[in-house]
Amino acid sequence: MKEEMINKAYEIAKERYAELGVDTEKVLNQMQDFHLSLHCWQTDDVIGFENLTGSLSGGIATTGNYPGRARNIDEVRADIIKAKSLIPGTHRLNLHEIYGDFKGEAVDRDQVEPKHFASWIEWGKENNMKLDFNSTSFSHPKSGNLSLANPDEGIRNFWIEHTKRCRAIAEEMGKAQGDPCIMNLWVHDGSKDMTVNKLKYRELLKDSLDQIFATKYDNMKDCIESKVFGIGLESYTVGSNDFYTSYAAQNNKMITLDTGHFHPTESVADKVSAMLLYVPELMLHVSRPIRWDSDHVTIMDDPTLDLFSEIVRAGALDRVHYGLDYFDASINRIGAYVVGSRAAQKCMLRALLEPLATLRKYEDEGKGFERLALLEEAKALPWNAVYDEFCLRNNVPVGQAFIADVEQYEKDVTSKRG
Ligand SMILES: C[C@H](O)[C@H](O)[C@@H](O)C(=O)CO
Ligand SMILES: [Mn+2]
Repeated sequence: MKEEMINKAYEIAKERYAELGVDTEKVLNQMQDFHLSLHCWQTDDVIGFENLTGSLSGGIATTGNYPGRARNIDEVRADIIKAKSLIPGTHRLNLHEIYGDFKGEAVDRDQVEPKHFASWIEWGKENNMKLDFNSTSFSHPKSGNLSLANPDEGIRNFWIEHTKRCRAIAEEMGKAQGDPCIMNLWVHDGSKDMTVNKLKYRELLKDSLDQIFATKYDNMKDCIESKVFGIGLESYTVGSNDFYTSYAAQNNKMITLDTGHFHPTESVADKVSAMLLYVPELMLHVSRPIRWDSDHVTIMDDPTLDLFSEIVRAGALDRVHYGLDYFDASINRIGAYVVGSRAAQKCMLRALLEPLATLRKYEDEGKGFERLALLEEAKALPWNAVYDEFCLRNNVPVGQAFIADVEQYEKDVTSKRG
């Protein structure tokens, strides 16, 4: 697309929005401040660099066998740099513990140290990507069905030690980057069949969390992530939504809302204004569940649009962090990053462009028809011209032009991987 055309379309869009009291220049500035935390695990199908069990466990699964997955730390880094070059704005990188720079050494999870992430911290600085972090309870000989809620003290202590060490690593990352590193805690603990000991496991998880969070840090923030169920753990999840919401409210912790972790008819968007009254901040794991937590690539769908609109309507832009969490092994993986990230940005852009003042005025005046009509009209306003302008100003391909870039990288790089 010619630059001139993009500018012309933007100028028209700017006027259309101005008529409704929306300042597109202000929105473009806000978009510049909207940072996604790119999940490193889309590069390699959640395998990491440990290779202790050889397979992904913990109730999650990747499906597909598209060629070219990243096989080592250099390939993961190269793929992330490529993906980020096609996404406007500046973004963060979300690392799982299994992606440490172990240099071929077998480092068990209760032995991991900040030094295993020193090269990531350097890399983050060099590439202008701040880091977020996750402890990893899955894909390990001690993962089983229960980690932090395991009645076996030896296993539970192993995972407590792991998670404590991860917090110390997150603290180092936060300190080095001058900005808090957000550390997510998700454990798969649950049961395939019914259990008559629900309370016991939840008491154990609560006690583990209390031990883990006993150390206070200044440069990292903790968030806790619930899930409705995992594969093979269908009957019971120790860390349910009620469990973690209550824990977070009582202990002033952030909640992670993974859009794939709820019942299919449940609205994640509706949770934003409710939870933010009780917890300090939210972390999102934006995904696209198809029937279950299938971790399909994020698209600009109604649930994601609703979610971002609720954040803007709640005036909570500075209290929400935006991670992506999907892993599709059936398509080009770099393409998956770009499509998902751009879709999330479009959802945020549309939320920011909403003529909220007018809509609220209608609502206050009891003008239900007018509110409904404007909400409908807003869907078709020229938001995409604003997104194109955003891409142009950030020197990244506009519109579908990134497809050719991804194809070229596949030809030159990923297709050559064995
Ligand atoms: C890799 C995992 O999917 C991720 O850490 C966790 O956030 C999750 O969503 C598990 O379903
Ligand atoms: Mn998640």
